[in-house]
Amino acid sequence: MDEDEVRTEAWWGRRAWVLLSAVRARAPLVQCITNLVSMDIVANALLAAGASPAMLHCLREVPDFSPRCDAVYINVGTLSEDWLPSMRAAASAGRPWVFDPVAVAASGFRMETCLSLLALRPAVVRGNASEILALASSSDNSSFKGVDSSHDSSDALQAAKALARSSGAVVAVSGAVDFITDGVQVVSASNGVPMMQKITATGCAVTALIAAFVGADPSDALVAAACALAIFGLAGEIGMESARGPASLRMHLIDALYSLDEQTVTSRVKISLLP
Ligand SMILES: Nc1ncnc2c1ncn2[C@@H]1O[C@H](COP(=O)(O)OP(=O)(O)O)[C@@H](O)[C@H]1O
Ligand SMILES: Cc1ncsc1CCOP(=O)(O)O
Ligand SMILES: [Mg+2]
Repeated sequence: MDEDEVRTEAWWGRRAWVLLSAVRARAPLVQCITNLVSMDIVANALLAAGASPAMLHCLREVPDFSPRCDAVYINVGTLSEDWLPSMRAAASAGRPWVFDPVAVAASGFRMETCLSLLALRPAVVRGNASEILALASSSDNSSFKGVDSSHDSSDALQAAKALARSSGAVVAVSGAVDFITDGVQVVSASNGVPMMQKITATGCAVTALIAAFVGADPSDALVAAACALAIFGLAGEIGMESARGPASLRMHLIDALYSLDEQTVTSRVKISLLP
C-alpha cells in the first residue's frame, strides 16, 4: 500500500497545501448569503485565502448569478423570512453548496428552515457541537445557548455521523478538535486556538472557507472540509503569536491566512483519519 492510500498526517499536510494552492490559483467565486454579523470577516477571510467572495442575496439576481459561481455558501445566522427564497433558490442552482446552521435550535421557524435547506443537499454542513446535536435530532433538546456551543465537539460525533448518513452531506463539527465525517469515515483536525471563540463569526468564516475549498476542487468534500478547517486553525495559531486579544487576533489570523507557505502548511497541519 502506498502512502497516499494510508493517508498519514504528511499526506494530509500535502493535500491541504495542494487545495490552498488551488484556491489561490483558481480564485473560486463564492456566493455568500450569510448573516449580517459575519459579512465582513467572511469576505476578508475568503479574499485572504485567495477566493473571490460575492455577498449577493437578491432573489432576482440568483438565476443569473448563482449558476456562474464555483460554490454557494448559505448561513442562517440573522435569518429573516425575506431572505429565505433567495437561500432556497441559490442552494438549488446546481452548484456545490455549503451550509452553516447557526443557532438552529433558537426557534421552531429556524429549525424548520434548516431542515428544509438540508433537504436541498448541501455538499457540507459545518456547525458547532450544539448546532449539530440539535440538527441531527431535529429538536431543541440540547442545552441551548444561542450562537455559541455549550458542548464539546466530541459530544456531537455520533450525531454528526447520523446526520451525514441521513442527509448525504459531509458533516463537520468544529471545536477544540474539529471532526469531519461522511457517515463512515471520521477525520479530526486539531489546529486552532481557544481565543478563536472570542471573535464573532469565526465559525461563519471557516464554513465559507470550506465552500472556497469545495469550489476549487469539488471532487472530495470530506478532504476539502478537513483541509479548510485545519488551514483556518493554523492561521489562528500563527495569528495568536502576534495577537494581544480577540481584536488583534482577528487581524493577525487574516494576515496569516494570506501568508501561509508550503513549509508551514505541510509541517503544521494536524489532520488524521480516526480508526
Ligand atoms: N477550543 C478551541 N481550540 C482551538 N480552536 C477552536 C476552539 N474552539 C473553536 N475553535 C476553532 O474556531 C473556529 C470556529 O469554531 P466554533 O467556535 O466551534 O464555531 P462557531 O463560531 O460556529 O460556534 C473553528 O475553526 C474551530 O476549529
Ligand atoms: C452573534 C451572531 N448573531 C447572529 S449570527 C451571529 C454570528 C455567529 O457567528 P459564529 O457562528 O461564527 O459564532
Ligand atoms: Mg456558528
